[in-house]
Amino acid sequence: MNEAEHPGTDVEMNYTENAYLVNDTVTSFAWSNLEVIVQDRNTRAPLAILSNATGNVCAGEMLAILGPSGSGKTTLLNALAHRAAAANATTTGNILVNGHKVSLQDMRDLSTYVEQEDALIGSLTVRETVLFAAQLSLSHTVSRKEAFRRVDDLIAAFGLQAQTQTIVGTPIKKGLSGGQKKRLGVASRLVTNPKIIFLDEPTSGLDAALSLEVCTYIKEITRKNNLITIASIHQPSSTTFQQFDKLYLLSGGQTCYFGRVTGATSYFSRIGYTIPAETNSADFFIDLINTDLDKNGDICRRTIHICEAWKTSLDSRELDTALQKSMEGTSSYRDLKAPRSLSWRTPIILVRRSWIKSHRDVMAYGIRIAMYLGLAILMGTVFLRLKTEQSYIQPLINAIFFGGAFMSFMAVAYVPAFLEDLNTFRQERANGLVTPLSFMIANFIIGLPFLFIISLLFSVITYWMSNFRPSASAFFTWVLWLFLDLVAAESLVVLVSSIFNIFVVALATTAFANGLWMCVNGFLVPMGILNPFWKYVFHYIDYQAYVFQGMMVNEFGRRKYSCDEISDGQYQCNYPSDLNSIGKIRGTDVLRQFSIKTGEEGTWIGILIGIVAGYRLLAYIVLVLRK
Ligand SMILES: Nc1ncnc2c1ncn2[C@@H]1O[C@H](COP(=O)(O)OP(=O)(O)OP(=O)(O)O)[C@@H](O)[C@H]1O
Repeated sequence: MNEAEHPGTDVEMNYTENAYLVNDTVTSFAWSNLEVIVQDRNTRAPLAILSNATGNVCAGEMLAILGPSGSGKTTLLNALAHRAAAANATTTGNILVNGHKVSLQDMRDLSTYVEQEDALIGSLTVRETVLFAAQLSLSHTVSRKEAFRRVDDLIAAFGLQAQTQTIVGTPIKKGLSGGQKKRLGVASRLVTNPKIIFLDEPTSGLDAALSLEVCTYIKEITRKNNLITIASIHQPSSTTFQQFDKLYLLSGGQTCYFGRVTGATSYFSRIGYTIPAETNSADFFIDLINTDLDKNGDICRRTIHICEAWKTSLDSRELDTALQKSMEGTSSYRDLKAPRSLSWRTPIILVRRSWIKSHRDVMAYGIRIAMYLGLAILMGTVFLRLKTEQSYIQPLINAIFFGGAFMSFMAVAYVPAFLEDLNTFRQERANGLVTPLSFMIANFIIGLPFLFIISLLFSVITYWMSNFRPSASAFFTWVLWLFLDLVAAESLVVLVSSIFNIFVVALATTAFANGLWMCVNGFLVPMGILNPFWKYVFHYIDYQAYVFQGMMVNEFGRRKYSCDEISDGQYQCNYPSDLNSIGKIRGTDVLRQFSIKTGEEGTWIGILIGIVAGYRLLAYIVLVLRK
């Protein structure tokens, strides 16, 4: 058995090395009269989903927020962490650290929040995960040596030494177990040495043994480092429940009990609900107040009684007194503010992290490269060895359209990878580690080499197989257009997915937008006859239009094509040209049919760069507005 299977011993073993984690300044965290009001989904009237919540946790203690599904556990946890408690919610009440009211920024500096669905990156190893968390969060004043020491200490403290070089796990390659992932999620958040840890259902998806293992680690770290841990928890086993010091029992947003876990059984006995022998106390409390199971109104009446009993109880009054005492506290928490990482370094760190992800995660990039290579072979073999004869002019134009428009259409394959990155960003942003600007810069930079490689690979295969204008400069000009095309298409994905975070919606919207750009890019209906609405509203902002025009000029700007010879010296030419009499068609005469001018490539490149910048800027604004 490895150390991961001996939670207690492992934490014991490493405790002395975790001195930086020790909290010696935040002595208490308290809240009083917290209320969260939302607009009712059905009636639109104000609805309190959390009422009069009051409680306190001292350094070294671990609090469990327990209640049936929908009782308000996440709402309370979010409100305590100074996060949006629910959609469009108004939160009122006091949140105090050492008796002082705290602001959002102070809470960010003092605490960390581990979400239920942790945003671990599957292709990173355990050590890389904690290391990147350290780099993103630690100030440059923390030396590299110290940062590495913290990383290794945390990995050891959470019993993950044996897995240091193991990847978290991707759909293709298995990595850590569920319990190890949860421990890693918490460990990577502790690198900033927070004083208060919020955990949203840390045991969700784990069986009883793994839940106990995770809670044991967290408990030990909380106790030995004098931290404050607050976790919402769902159906804990008896042993897991006993890891907690305090219990906040909720039903319908109302407090049913707050106090020591060890005192809960006797409290409920006193108000008339004695726990039967050999019953899991957590299950017993939840069953008492779970109105979902109510058939005849008994549980509802009982819950009302329990909530009322709490309001008038001695324990509740004692809590108020304790809270008053805590508000008289004099020690300040302000001097704790940990300096954070410099923002200009953040994009570089994110790029490095994405780089590891991109070359390790087959799902993120490998599959897309394979798809583009498949498309290249498809196109190269369908449009095989086209000739400079007039009957090949239309297939050449079709190949140009396919090369540009269809390639950008396939950028929809980037939607899942971007949404995954967006989820990681959302959580890291909420913990104050990453800003929209650094995320956007890093996302743009990391995409460029990848898109260039795709453009090059695709072109190497198709350009020569299809026999486009054979010159090195024409080849690289084609690569440039394809590259700009893909950068614009990926920027569109970034914008649409930032607006619509739901996979199917983002996918459908991007596909629709690209379908629209295909229709108005000047190939299906030449610009000269495209109806004014589509032309003036959409054509000029269509990135595919400039790519199509650029590729057309690249092929037809300097090439001549032969007409069909019907008899000796007599030619039949499909495109009017001053060279028809000698059986030739100038490429520029083909361009004229599509109302495409030559010599404007520089302007088109400028417009394309402008469109890319526009998409990225809009995506950035969306992220800034979406707090
Ligand atoms: N706009 C709204 N209108 C009506 N009810 C709402 C609204 N917003 C939130 N709620 C309700 O508030 C309650 C609290 O939700 P919350 O997510 O905090 O519960 P929970 O105890 O964490 O649930 P779970 O264990 O299922 O995650 C839920 O019953 C939810 O339906």
